[in-house]
Amino acid sequence: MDDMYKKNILQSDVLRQYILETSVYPREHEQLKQLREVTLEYYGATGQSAMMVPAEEGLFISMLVKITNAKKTLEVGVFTGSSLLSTALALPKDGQVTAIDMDREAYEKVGLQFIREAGVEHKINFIQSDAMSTLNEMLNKSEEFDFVFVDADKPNYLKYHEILVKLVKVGGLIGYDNTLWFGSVALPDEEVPEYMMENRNALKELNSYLASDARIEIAQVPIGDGITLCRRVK
Ligand SMILES: C[S@@+](CC[C@H](N)C(=O)[O-])C[C@H]1O[C@@H](n2cnc3c(N)ncnc32)[C@H](O)[C@@H]1O
Repeated sequence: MDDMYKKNILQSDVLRQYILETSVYPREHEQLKQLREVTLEYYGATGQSAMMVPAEEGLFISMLVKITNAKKTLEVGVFTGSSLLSTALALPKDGQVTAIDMDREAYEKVGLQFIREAGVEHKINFIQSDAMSTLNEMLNKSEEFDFVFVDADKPNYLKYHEILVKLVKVGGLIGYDNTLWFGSVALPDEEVPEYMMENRNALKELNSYLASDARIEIAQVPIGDGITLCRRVK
C-alpha cells in the first residue's frame, strides 16, 4: 500500500501495534475481525481495503453509540460494512441504523454474511442511493437521528454538514471520518501529492468551518485517520 495512505497518524508503528495487540484485538467482536480479514482478501490488492475504518476506530464508534445511548443512527458510506457492523453491534435491541451508500456490491459480497452471523441484520436499513438526495429527502421529512457517522465522498462533507446539523437532534453527535487525511492537512501544498489534493483541500476547508460553527461543539480525535466529533448544541 502507498505509504501516504497508512491510517496511522501515530509516529511509531510499534506503538500502534502495541495498542492493537493489547487493547483492540482482544476486544474486537469475532464477526468484525472476520469482516476485516475478508475485506483485506477481496480488496487488499487494489488498495480499496484501506477505506474501511481501522479496528481501533471500530471499537471507538461502538463506544460512542453506547455512551450517547443512541437508538436511531445514520451512516453515510458503508463499503463492506466495518463501521456499520461496529454501530449495529452497539445499538440496543430496538435500535436502528440507516446506512446510505450508492454502491451495494462490497456490502453484499463481504459484509452482509458477517452482519447476519452477528445477528444484527434487523437493525440495519440499507439505502442504495446518492447521499445528497437521500439526506435532502430526510430533511424534508424532518427525520431525526441521535448519532451520525460520515465516511463517504470528502468534497461533499461540507454540504452534508449543512443538512446533518439539522438532522441530528440537539445533544446528538456527528462524526466526520478522515479529517486528517493521512496527515496531509498539516503539510505545505508542495509536499502533498497531486492525487491527494482535492480531498485534502476539502477536509482543510471542513476543519476550519467546523471550528467556527456555533451550532456545534467539536473534538478532533486523532484515532485512525482522524475523526471530528460534532455535538449539536443549537
Ligand atoms: C471510505 S468508504 C466507507 C468505509 C466504511 N465506513 C467502512 O468502515 O468500511 C466510502 C464509501 O462511500 C461511498 N460513497 C462515495 N460517494 C458517495 C455518494 N455520493 N453517495 C453515497 N455513497 C457514496 C462509496 O461507495 C464507498 O463505499
